[in-house]
Amino acid sequence: MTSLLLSVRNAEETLLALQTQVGIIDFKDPALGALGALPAAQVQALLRLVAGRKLTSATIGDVPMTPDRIVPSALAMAGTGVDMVKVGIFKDGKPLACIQALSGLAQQGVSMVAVLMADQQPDLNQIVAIAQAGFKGVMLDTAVKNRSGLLQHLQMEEIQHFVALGRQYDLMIGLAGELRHQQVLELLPLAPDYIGVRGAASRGQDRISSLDVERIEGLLALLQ
Ligand SMILES: O=C[C@H](O)COP(=O)(O)O
Repeated sequence: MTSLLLSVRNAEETLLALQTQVGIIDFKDPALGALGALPAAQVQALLRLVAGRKLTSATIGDVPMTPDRIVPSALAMAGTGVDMVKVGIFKDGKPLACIQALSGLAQQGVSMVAVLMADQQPDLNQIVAIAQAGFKGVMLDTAVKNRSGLLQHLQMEEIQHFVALGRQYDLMIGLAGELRHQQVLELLPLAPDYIGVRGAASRGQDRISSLDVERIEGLLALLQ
């Protein structure tokens, strides 16, 4: 069954998420870009609130694609004890070298999710390297949040191919990128492990606004 990943940014939103059936609480600061990171100390404090009651993830931020920047950032976030560290794989820089460099963390037991950017013509061949490096999962999201979401950037066939490749390599699969109800309904037949949202769960569908419990419940109802 497909679950919901919900991006939260503070204690109030974490407590709200805990009262719902969301599958993954994702720590992120939506005001700081697509993968805006919360400080590790804040993630630690929020993890104490969750106390193991939900699966958690946290993004390392929009970090430049060089191993000397990416690896320490992922290590620092892993140190919070979060279940999964989300690493954005952006087009510029050395994405492949970063993926390969992160294999060392995977070997140390860090669970990582590689986030490919649908609006940066993602190279789906990177999924092989992501699997070989020992990542737990792979997801699609959008780097620029301007109300043109996943389905505006990739054809359904390409997303289907992404899901099939992820499955082939035994990766946990997530789909996100300014998804609204209609797009969630269109993507559900692909049976991703989770759908990730922030904007669709926020007041006025504005990802910078606070979360709206009715919108969250509405999204959860789609996944039943
Ligand atoms: O990880 C998922 C994202 O937070 C999705 O955000 P969005 O729905 O505003 O694109």
